[in-house]
Amino acid sequence: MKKALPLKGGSAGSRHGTKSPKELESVLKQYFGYSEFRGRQLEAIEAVLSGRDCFCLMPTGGGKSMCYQIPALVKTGVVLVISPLIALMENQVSSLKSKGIPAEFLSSTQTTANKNKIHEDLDSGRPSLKLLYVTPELVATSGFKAKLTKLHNRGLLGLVAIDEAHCISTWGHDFRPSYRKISSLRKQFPDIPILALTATAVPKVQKDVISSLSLQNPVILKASFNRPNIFYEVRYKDLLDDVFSDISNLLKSSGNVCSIIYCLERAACDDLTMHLSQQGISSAAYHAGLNSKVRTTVLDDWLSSRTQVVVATVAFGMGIDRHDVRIVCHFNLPKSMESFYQESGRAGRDQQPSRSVLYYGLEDRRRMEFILRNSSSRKQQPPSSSTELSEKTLADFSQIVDYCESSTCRRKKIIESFGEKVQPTLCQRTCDACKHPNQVASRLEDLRRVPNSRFNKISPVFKTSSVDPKHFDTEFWNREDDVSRSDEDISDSDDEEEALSNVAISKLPSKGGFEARLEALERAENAYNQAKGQTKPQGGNLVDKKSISQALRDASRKRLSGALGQAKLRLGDLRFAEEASAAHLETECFKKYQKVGKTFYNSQIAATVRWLSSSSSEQIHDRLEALTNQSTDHGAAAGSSPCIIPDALGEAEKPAVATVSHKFAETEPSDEFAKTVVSTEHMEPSKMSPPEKSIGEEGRRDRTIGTMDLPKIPSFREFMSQKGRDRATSSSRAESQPHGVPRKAGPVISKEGATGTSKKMKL
Ligand SMILES: Nc1ncnc2c1ncn2[C@@H]1O[C@H](COP(=O)(O)OP(=O)(O)OP(=O)(O)O)[C@@H](O)[C@H]1O
Ligand SMILES: [Mg+2]
Repeated sequence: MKKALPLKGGSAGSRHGTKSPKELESVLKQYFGYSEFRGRQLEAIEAVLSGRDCFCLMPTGGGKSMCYQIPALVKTGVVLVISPLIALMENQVSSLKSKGIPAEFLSSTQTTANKNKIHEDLDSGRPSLKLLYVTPELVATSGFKAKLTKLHNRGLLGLVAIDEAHCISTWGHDFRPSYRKISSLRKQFPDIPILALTATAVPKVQKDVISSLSLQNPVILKASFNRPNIFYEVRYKDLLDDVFSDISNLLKSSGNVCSIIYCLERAACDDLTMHLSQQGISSAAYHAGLNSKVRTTVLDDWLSSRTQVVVATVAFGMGIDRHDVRIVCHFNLPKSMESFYQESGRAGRDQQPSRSVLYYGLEDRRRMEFILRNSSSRKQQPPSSSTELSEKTLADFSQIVDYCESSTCRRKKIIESFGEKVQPTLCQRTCDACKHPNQVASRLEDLRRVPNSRFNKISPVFKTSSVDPKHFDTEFWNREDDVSRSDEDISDSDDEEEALSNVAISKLPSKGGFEARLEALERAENAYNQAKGQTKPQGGNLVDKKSISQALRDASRKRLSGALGQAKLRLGDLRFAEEASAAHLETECFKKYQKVGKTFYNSQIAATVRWLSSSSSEQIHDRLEALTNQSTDHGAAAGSSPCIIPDALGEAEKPAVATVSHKFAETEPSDEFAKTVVSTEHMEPSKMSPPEKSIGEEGRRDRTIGTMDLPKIPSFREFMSQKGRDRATSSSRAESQPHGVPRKAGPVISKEGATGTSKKMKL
């Protein structure tokens, strides 16, 4: 761990941190490169440096983190930052470290070795750490409280900062019981200032946060909620011919800028990503149905501009600090103005002109209302009664509906919803309602005329999604399900798979060694698989709704084939049959996920496409070669043919015709698939026969699978063993082939903590 941070200009951190604004500004410049403080940053910093409690309300992207980061640099001791998400902590810590500021986080994803180092540093006479990020769950544990007391007794606890403080409130949408226990810190450390920070707190929540934390005569700082650089717009799905095309046109006409599209459901993320990719827009899906490795890759690619558009559920966003997001789209109606403000606020953190486009659909509205009613009555949220909660939830929802269905200034609607007064001249035509009032009014008229019958139909928007709100795959609710988790079982994702992993991990034998842990994880995986298999609706038809249609399979094969073609173009030195290989990759996904449904299937297809877009020719070649070998092992009787066209073979040995014979027992053959032949570009025309001759009409209907199965995706045990072997030998890529195989998106227990590696998000 690094030694204490030497402040340039010879000034060591002082006990009370008394610094003039100029001195504070020079620290800002020195470490962050900014020449002046923004908004109410300086006031917040001065308040806590003078020992006062402070409640700081600043807009999204307003620079709240600086309010505790600067004090950490000028005060003696450690600043404790309580933060709701591990992803958020990791993100900030790695960003601080890159600036040479000693910061760490403690969470279940940290390795034991790292945790020990941090504890050693805290126990030392002069900790080198300046900022320590923790979850509220950890703060609530007696062990950690004792650690803080020791630190405090030695005069080394400088400040307690509570980020996303609205989570403390019973009214906050991210309610977690441990958040409320943070209030004990005020009693425990009466002389240490507490700084509560949030971007979204209506007056009632503000009061609740201040009283829950027992802030003493706090300095209350409120900056305006206005985000002047964001242009707000609503588009009406029911008036559009094709929403997907509208989004792709919007993105194309904006010049393929960095964007986020929020969807309610995972399947919609996958479908929309597929559409955008087909339109040549660099995009990737991000949701909790993807394993954490895939998500990290998607995030890394997006943060480093390799991917421009992320199509995500709400699992994506909090704490992600990409400055130049130019467009945030909502493909579905958010559940409240608060959620909308947070999500749309991820645009334009660099203060440059940006856009928020919300796609409003009457079907979305009807469905969300239904979900909210259901959810409120299902939840058992202490201490409010469910009726109270339900009314609040529905009132919040009606605000966002009003935002969409009204022709008055959007900006005004947003700001007023947070209890802030708005000057009539504020907007200056920076929303569609102010810029094109007649157009908006006439669209709303048209919307009112949309025939009722259409409301009851499944809108085109949902054509590929499940329609039963009780079962659809969204991360919408699961944040609240965090309530049931214990201690540090907080992950950056909300998905049920990881929740299960977390449960599994929390119950792992702590001293049982690798094998015991592995067995426990395998048991959890099996239990998960069984549970998934039994997830039949009571009297419902979930299976139908989740089933994978032939059309979807055809589209997936096309998509894989396209990805293989792209890989060929990218790498240049690949020899394989796109169509045949695509068919096998698709079959593998189908076989694996047909029972659990199309969300997993879609995710796996998406994961495979991503794997193809990032793998080396060696990895792709190895995998396809294994496939070829397997088919050869099964013999020619099955009529299968290799997907790889081996370079090493002489011309005579190259297959003259690349036929593929499969049987999709459960499916009708598609026309596309009927044309499945090995890419002909490496063959002499004279040696080729038209596909009809080799496959024929009958042949097209009699394709057998099984003879050319892909190499098995490793089981969890195999995966872990391989990982262990890899670590031990640090050997070549060839040995680590199973890693090249995209991991399955569902049941694999992917919590990195179990393997001793921490998840990293790079900026
Ligand atoms: N004084 C400043 N001048 C210029 N940029 C700043 C300043 N202070 C902070 N920033 C930058 O603004 C961006 C947003 O900061 P930060 O993440 O702290 O915002 P936030 O208020 O916490 O937003 P959110 O509510 O989304 O978490 C960061 O990239 C940060 O480096
Ligand atoms: Mg923040």
